[in-house]
Amino acid sequence: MAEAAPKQRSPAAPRPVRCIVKLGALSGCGAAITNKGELESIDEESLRSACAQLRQAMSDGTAPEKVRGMDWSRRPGDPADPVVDAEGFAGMAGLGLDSNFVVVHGAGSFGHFQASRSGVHKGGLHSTLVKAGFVATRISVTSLNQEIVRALAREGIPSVGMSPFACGWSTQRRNLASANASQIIESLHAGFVPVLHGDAVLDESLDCTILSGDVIIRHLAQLLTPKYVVFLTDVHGVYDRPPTDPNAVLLKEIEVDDNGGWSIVKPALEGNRKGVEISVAAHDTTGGMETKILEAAVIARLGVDVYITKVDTEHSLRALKGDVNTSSDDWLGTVIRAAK
Ligand SMILES: Nc1ncnc2c1ncn2[C@@H]1O[C@H](COP(=O)(O)OP(=O)(O)OP(=O)(O)O)[C@@H](O)[C@H]1O
Ligand SMILES: C=C(C)CCOP(=O)(O)O
Repeated sequence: MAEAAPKQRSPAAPRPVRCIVKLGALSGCGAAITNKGELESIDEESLRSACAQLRQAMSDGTAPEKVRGMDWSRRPGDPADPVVDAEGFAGMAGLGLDSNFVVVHGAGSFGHFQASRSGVHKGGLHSTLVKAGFVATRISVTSLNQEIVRALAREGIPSVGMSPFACGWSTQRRNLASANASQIIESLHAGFVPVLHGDAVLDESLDCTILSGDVIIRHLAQLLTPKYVVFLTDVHGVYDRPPTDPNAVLLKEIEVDDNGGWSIVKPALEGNRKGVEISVAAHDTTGGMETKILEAAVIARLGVDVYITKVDTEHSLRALKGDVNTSSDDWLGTVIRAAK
């Protein structure tokens, strides 16, 4: 059945969004922003590096070298009040950042555990377990959202957290049914970087479900038509089979045709190796890499190039800058684009 178009009440975007980026949250090998297998554990170094790269990608060449942090709250255990560089900010003509980016993050070791243990993704709010799981999932993902907003703010990026559930987003049989983006667009217009996340939401048929960050990215791409979309994750891109297999081959370029069919352009694979085999972790409530590829294909059909690569590498910095050339071999990642 065709997906019903989400109801909109969205003003026109003021200027083109440069990039929508997904900060993949799950790390199997210490390279995404949360640690796999360790409940609610952030990989601080990867998160810091991802935020520093975002700042570099946004810099318009006039940004001061000294980063002026915007996280002025006190953390438990901090000995002193935070430093508020009020004079420094007052003396700046602007932030020196082309901050027309939207950041979306997944749940990683936050949220998926609570959702899968209680079955929030399958719906049924009459069950007290599902109701409790909905609450627990939202506590978990919104706390990760706050940590990511703070990490971006520490890099001087004017980030503001936005939760799909709190913005009234809902689904119909897991497809987006209502997704008003006016607050996101107005925030961009005001010079903020909206930071959204995969969330537990109400569903018109199932009562509730889990909305993946990958689906949010697709919806925002349809609405805002950014110059490019970047998915940062814990592997170098899409492989022809799960990357845990030592024979897995990185697919560097995938083309999507007008009917949504896709073909592997680079590398040229032999006869029976033309598909993609995907594994999804047992606790993953949103379909993992499979969902990412399906949503990326929809985005590519809009004429928007999609880059999937590993967080905290030289390749992620190039992707965030939109500086990817598939004809050179020194970029490691997958480009998904519309067939010419
Ligand atoms: N064929 C494949 N190619 C690439 N990755 C694959 C493949 N099959 C399975 N995977 C797994 O998919 C995972 C990445 O997808 P996933 O959706 O979990 O990432 P994420 O967006 O970083 O996480 P999250 O959605 O929690 O934020 C990798 O850890 C990888 O092992
Ligand atoms: C609340 C949850 C589990 C959000 C899931 O979002 P994703 O990790 O982007 O698929």
